[in-house]
Amino acid sequence: MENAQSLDAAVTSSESALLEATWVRIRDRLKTEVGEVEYRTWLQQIVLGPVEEDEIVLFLPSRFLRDWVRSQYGERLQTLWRQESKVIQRVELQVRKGMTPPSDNDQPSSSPEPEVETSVAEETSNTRPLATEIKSDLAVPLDPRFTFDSFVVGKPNEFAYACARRVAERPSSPGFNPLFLYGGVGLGKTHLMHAIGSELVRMGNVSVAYMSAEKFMYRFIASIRSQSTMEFKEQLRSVDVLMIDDLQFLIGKDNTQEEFFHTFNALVDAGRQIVVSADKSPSDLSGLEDRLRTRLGCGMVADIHATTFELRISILEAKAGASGVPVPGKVLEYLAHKITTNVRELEGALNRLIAHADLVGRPVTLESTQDVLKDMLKAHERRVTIDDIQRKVAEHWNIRLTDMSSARRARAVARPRQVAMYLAKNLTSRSLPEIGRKFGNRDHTTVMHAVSRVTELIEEDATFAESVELLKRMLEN
Ligand SMILES: Nc1ncnc2c1ncn2[C@@H]1O[C@H](COP(=O)(O)OP(=O)(O)OP(=O)(O)O)[C@@H](O)[C@H]1O
Repeated sequence: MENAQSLDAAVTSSESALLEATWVRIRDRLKTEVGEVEYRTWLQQIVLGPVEEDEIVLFLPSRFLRDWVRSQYGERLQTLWRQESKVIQRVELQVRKGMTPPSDNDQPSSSPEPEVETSVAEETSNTRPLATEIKSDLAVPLDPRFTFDSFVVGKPNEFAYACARRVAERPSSPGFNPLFLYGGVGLGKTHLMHAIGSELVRMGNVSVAYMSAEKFMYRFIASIRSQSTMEFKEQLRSVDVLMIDDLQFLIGKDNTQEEFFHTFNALVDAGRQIVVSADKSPSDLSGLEDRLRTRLGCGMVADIHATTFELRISILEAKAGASGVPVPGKVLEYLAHKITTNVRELEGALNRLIAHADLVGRPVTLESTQDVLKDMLKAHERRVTIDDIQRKVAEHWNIRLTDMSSARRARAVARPRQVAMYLAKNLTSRSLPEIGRKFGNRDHTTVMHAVSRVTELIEEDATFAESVELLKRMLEN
């Protein structure tokens, strides 16, 4: 029995040595691929975790880092593991609090270090430095890349940007406390919050704590478990600026909401600044307690709208410029047209192109873009319907929607109808007879005629061509 156990132990330790050796190779490859600085910022913190069947767990110290590594390097990590190991097929990234990342000499480690916590109370003592970003388990480190300088401003985000700047310059000014930033996924809320924090830290004199609402909840629960809620409250209430990201997470978590409400009141009453972000405005966050919603809406509420084509182009230009890899304008335009969901995805696509060009040593072209981003672009292909087309075209030429299928032949009605048929042929995968049926049961030859007539007119008449192009863009976006 003892022999069997020691044999098991020997097998396990040789397996783990093998794993660690594989991990060293993978990390070396990653370091070469992404460069020393990028590696140190994002990847050095990864710690090897357990293997379950064909899956390896990798730990990161925060949700923020985990999400970033997952979105930027997740696929690459998986590919490298598959290449370097016979067993591992999948990589799971998990957060493990309180771990110490491998040191500079890069010895991989899978053993957790005890949680070391610097309390805010300590930091607020006489020896507190002027500028303080709260570096304890209470808050998440600010991302040095998310600054005001690296935030590209355009119509959809200019108001939110101006408010954020204002709070960074003069925290706790009347009318700006709390600052409530809201908008869809990946549009720059977190970026602006980090920018506020970094700016305040740079200017000095204030202590700043940034964390997600999820982290707030887990810290609160942990404090209840360890009977240290008073300490938790004190820590939170001693900061000058508290920033809570993704507040919608608190919906349905009544006790945490209650705790947040009290913290919120204590801080605002003491003249401290609160910055909150969420995916909806306070009034639309149904599921949050009314009194909390009311207080959240009391300061400045600023939304970040969906990006426009122009903003997407500016962001891409800025990010491509910063990368140092030349990316042709045509490629940027193509990306800005195709990836309209959010900036995170846009950035991900551009990073992928740049990394690919760097690896294979060939310049970025439109062809390489289509090839490298094949899967991503496919997922973004908008399914335009014939109904969408008819509606947009009717609106554009100010005719009735019913005229798309009516028998009226007056040019003012017939021409837009032909354009709609042309767009239906070009933007959908519908057959000619199917299109004909959607336009008042017309024959497929009528659709064919419409397509060739519109094609001719595009050649002959620049103004007409512009209208059709505009409609096409609007429908594709
Ligand atoms: N205007 C902008 N200029 C430069 N980068 C931007 C801009 N908007 C967003 N980004 C970048 O897009 C990525 C996603 O932004 P961010 O994480 O701030 O979005 P979010 O609104 O907080 O999303 P979520 O709702 O998922 O939390 C980040 O890398 C950020 O730097």
